Amino acid sequence: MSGLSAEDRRWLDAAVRYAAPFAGTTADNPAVAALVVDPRMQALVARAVTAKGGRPHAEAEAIAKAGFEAAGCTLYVTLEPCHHWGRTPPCVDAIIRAGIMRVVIGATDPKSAGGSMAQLESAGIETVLARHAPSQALHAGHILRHLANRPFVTAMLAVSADGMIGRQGEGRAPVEGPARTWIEILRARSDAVLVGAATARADNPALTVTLPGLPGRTPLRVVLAGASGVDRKVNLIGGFSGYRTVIIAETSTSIDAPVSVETMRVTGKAGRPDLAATLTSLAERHIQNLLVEPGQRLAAALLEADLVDRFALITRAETIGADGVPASADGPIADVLAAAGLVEAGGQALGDDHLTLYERPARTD
Ligand SMILES: NC(=O)C1=CN([C@@H]2O[C@H](COP(=O)(O)OP(=O)(O)OC[C@H]3O[C@@H](n4cnc5c(N)ncnc54)[C@H](OP(=O)(O)O)[C@@H]3O)[C@@H](O)[C@H]2O)C=CC1
Ligand SMILES: Nc1c(N[C@@H]2O[C@H](COP(=O)(O)O)[C@@H](O)[C@H]2O)[nH]c(=O)[nH]c1=O
Ligand SMILES: [Zn+2]
Repeated sequence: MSGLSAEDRRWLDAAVRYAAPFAGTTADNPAVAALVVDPRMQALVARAVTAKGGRPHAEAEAIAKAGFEAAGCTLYVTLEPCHHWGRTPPCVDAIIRAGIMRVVIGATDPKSAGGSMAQLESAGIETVLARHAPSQALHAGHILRHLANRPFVTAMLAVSADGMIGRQGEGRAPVEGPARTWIEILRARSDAVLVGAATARADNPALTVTLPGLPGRTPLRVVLAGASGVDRKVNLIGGFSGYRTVIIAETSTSIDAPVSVETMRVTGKAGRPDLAATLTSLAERHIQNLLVEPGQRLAAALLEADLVDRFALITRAETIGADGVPASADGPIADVLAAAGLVEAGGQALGDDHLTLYERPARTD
């Protein structure tokens, strides 16, 4: 292994930017990007992302596109290449055969655990492990799924300027404009989106992605049932949208739903699924990135169980006032997030609204 140059860092940054929009399309595999670069010209020869559904892998595809031009090139790849025979041949073999001279890796893959780097080096290929934070963030879901048997969890909540998630008895106040677009992009890049049964009942959401250019990007929709089960009449359960819904219910809860809706059973207490067991069951279903759109109670329960990796708080310009439902029963939401160990990690204006991202200080890799 040797050092990382400024050019290396730029190529890895570019690889992450290229892969990011494909998140949500590659399960059960991570969305890896591979760039074949001519090091003398600093020119891109070929690039690829893991294909829809997870195969072919990015490296094999980029090398195939580069053809004979791959010889002597540097391969930038966001995740350590595989060296196992899975449902595709090992990418390490393709890299060695193509005559790649140098491989720069953004993040280690817990499934390979450095084994691929050793193989590349023993074939005489200079191999650099960058520990590149954007690559690690891109693959956090894949990494957590293999290290902790759960997906990366993003919780998203929209609050009014006075910290309310909606009006008593009226459900959530609608989010429109650029904030709505941002939420739909986040949904499209997730493998599943989850709401509590109470939210499914109160808001009757469809949880679809309606943005032009992103047809078919609605993720698996998940309803977390409580002791009173689910309401068959709501869009997510009884509506016909062509998109799939899964209900997660505690082992003994009675669920009344059409056969087109699958019910997954997990252990729990008092008719409520245990949240850690819920996440494990989703990881086993190949969910790497889970978006939760919680109400007050589910947000509190997830934070209490230490199961939120990233919290997206959209603060809207309007105020709701005295008949509002606060985001948290335990005081200002920013204080609750800080108490849960999440720190502010960035933000941006979304039209008249504002997005603040809170993250758990890095715990992967
Ligand atoms: N502004 C925003 O961004 C959003 C606002 N909302 C608003 O929030 C309100 C609903 O919030 P709230 O009533 O707090 O319900 P939530 O939807 O936050 O979550 C609670 C639901 O999940 C079920 N559940 C199952 N297992 C668990 C568990 N282990 N821990 C916690 N809950 C579990 C509960 O069942 P049980 O009933 O048995 O407890 C209940 O149905 C709605 O009015 C909606 O408009 C909702 C989403 C986003
Ligand atoms: N998507 C991706 C990789 N994903 C790795 O390969 C594993 C799946 O292998 P398989 O079942 O054969 O598809 C997956 O769990 C992850 O470790 N590897 C790569 O070299 N490049 C890729 O683009
Ligand atoms: Zn591979």
